[in-house]
Amino acid sequence: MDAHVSPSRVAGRARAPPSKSYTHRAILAAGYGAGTTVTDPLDSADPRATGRAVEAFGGEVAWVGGDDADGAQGGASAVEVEGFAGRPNTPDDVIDCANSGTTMRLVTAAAGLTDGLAVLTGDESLRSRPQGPLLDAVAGLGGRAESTRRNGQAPLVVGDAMAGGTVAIPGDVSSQFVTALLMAGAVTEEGIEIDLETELKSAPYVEITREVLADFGVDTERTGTGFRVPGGQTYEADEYAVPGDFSSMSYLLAAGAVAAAEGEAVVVEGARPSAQGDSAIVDVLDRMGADIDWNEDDGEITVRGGDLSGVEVDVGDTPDLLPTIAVLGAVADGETRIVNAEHVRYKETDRVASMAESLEAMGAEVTETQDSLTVHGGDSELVGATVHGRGDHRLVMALTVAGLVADGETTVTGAEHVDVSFPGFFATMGELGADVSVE
Ligand SMILES: O=C(O)C1=C[C@@H](OP(=O)(O)O)[C@@H](O)[C@H](O)C1
Ligand SMILES: C=C(OP(=O)(O)O)C(=O)O
Repeated sequence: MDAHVSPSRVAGRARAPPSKSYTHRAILAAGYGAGTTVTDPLDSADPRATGRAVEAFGGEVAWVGGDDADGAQGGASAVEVEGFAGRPNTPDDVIDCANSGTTMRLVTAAAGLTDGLAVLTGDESLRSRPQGPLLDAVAGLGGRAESTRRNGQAPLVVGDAMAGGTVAIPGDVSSQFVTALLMAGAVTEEGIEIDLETELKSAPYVEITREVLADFGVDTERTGTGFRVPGGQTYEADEYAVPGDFSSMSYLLAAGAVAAAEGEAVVVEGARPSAQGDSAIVDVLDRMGADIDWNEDDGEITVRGGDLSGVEVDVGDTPDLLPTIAVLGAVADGETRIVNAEHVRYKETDRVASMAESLEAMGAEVTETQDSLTVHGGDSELVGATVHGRGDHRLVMALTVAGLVADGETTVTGAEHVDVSFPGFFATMGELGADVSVE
């Protein structure tokens, strides 16, 4: 499916979808527990994959309410989870994590608790992402964890009831390894202590985990060298409400900053403060010179256009913002340097290289190093082109925003992949006035 975007102006109110990160954690935490209703979940492909994994471990997961009362994907207003109460069963079948790195990492550690063995796989993108340090950790904690191809990538075979203990892992590949071990560690006998061998990237995501676990009554601690979770704990919450997703909001806010109609604004609702590092998009836009205001009490962010100028942004904590910031940099005057970005290469695609290639195709000048992307904005207008979404939801959404201000039509391929994190993205953009059609 392609998205065709023509130059257009946007204005009006929009609500960002619920947080993908919180939804994954809430569904799995509910699975580790006995029973929880997760309200206002993100009903999209990735959290659905986590829900299927909870079922594979013996839980029951029902997506209810919303437009599809029959439970089909899209628009559920709650997920009712009956958990496996701290003891995941050995699955009857392979667990397909689809395109979701969060699912694969969090489920790998859960699978490490089963008495038998679980087999985890995913789509081609997911089967190319790094899992090695987490496999080593599960094995070091007394479980069995192997890559079938012995290349540190899925398919994975994991199980043999890990007992817990102390483990050292690198922090600069994926914070999801830490999240996975904290969530599983709470129900091990011994608990798990994680010593980070290298600096932790994407650190706010571990704080999201700790916040969700605390809401389920599970204690975690920071230590001098990492994190610790005591064993023998019980997950418990009757109800859990998911907040709005700041990574998804970033596209709506960027659209407002580059293409708000004269004298009008884009107002994004559902923006209550939480542990999400990606709320840094508000500060980035402010530093670039956008007219932006966040009313934290009302959970509303208002953005009007402005003359944007290039800034330096460290995405060590906020990898998912890179595509959005790269597009903003292509529109801004001067240089936008996105630094500390090596881990952004380990996502659904190598997003540093993919964004460099796509923005170049649209006429921008970019310079790439292993851990940075510099966009030399301003000198030339963006021009419409056919750019490839590469099966990556964030590329599709960021490039659609670029298309709003490019000269001529922009075609973004693979538009259907927005279903991973923001199924209503194109409808929302259309409601804001974007001239975009999907076919
Ligand atoms: O734990 C999470 O919910 C996530 C952590 C981040 O990944 P890494 O920790 O692999 O950087 C982020 O990029 C991903 O979209 C979601
Ligand atoms: C990288 C992402 O997610 P995951 O790691 O869960 O695939 C993302 O949503 O940008």
